Amino acid sequence: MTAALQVEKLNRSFGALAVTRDVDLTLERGARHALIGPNGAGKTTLVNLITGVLRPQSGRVLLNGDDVTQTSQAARARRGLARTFQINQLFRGLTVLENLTMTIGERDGECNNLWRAAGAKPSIIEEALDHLESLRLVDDALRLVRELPYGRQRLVEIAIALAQKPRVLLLDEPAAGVPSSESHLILDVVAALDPDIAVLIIEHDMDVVFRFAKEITVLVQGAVFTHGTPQQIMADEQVRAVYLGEEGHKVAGAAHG
Ligand SMILES: Nc1ncnc2c1ncn2[C@@H]1O[C@H](COP(=O)(O)OP(=O)(O)OP(=O)(O)O)[C@@H](O)[C@H]1O
Repeated sequence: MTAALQVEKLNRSFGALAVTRDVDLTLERGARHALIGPNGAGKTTLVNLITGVLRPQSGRVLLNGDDVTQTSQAARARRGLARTFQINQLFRGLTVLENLTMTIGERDGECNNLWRAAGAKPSIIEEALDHLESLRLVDDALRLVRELPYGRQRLVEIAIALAQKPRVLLLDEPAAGVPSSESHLILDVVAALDPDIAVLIIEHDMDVVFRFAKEITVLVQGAVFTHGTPQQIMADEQVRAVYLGEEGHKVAGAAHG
């Protein structure tokens, strides 16, 4: 089976600092994969390399078997790659519905007059409402994004990513900054994502990771430290050491596996 996303021997440095080192990562269709690692391990850089924000010095990124390493972010989005960001990127002065109709219009190459929901085609508004309904956001459709509680803003972001009809979805700390009273909303949505979509989640909260992921890749100092099932990762003394900070510096420098 062709992988939904394949990362092969990816390398990226900033000056003398090697931030991504020979990283391999494969997401099959429907994968539930978590990327974890200490602060500064290179998780966001890896996501930026996958989405095309950054170019690697060497290595390849393949979407559904096609090499997209040299293509733009937009081209990768058209091939089914969507992401959410650590800090939300919504149009806060527009309504939730307008944010969605703009995304769908852009996806379908119908940007004219879709700036406001009022100018959107009925079919686009209908689809936008369907997405909002599936995330239980319909009641907020006509509210300005900036008026929503932060947790619901993060949900709108996920709705926008899903409106792109992705095959591969990258979730960069979807619950970061969300008060615990609201975080269950996000976790429920993440747990209920379409089983055909391959999902890579970057998350610091280990409860979320162990609840969601079927596979975990641990990144340390830019390199894959280990990879395995949640049970394997949980039982791995060296991973525990990295997280508990016990001799983490030694472990981080050691070759593993
Ligand atoms: N544009 C850049 N120029 C120089 N150094 C950078 C750049 N982007 C990231 N770095 C460095 O690369 C390393 C990895 O950063 P990155 O943000 O990818 O880590 P991370 O694992 O996502 O961290 P966190 O969990 O704190 O978000 C850090 O040392 C960071 O300072």
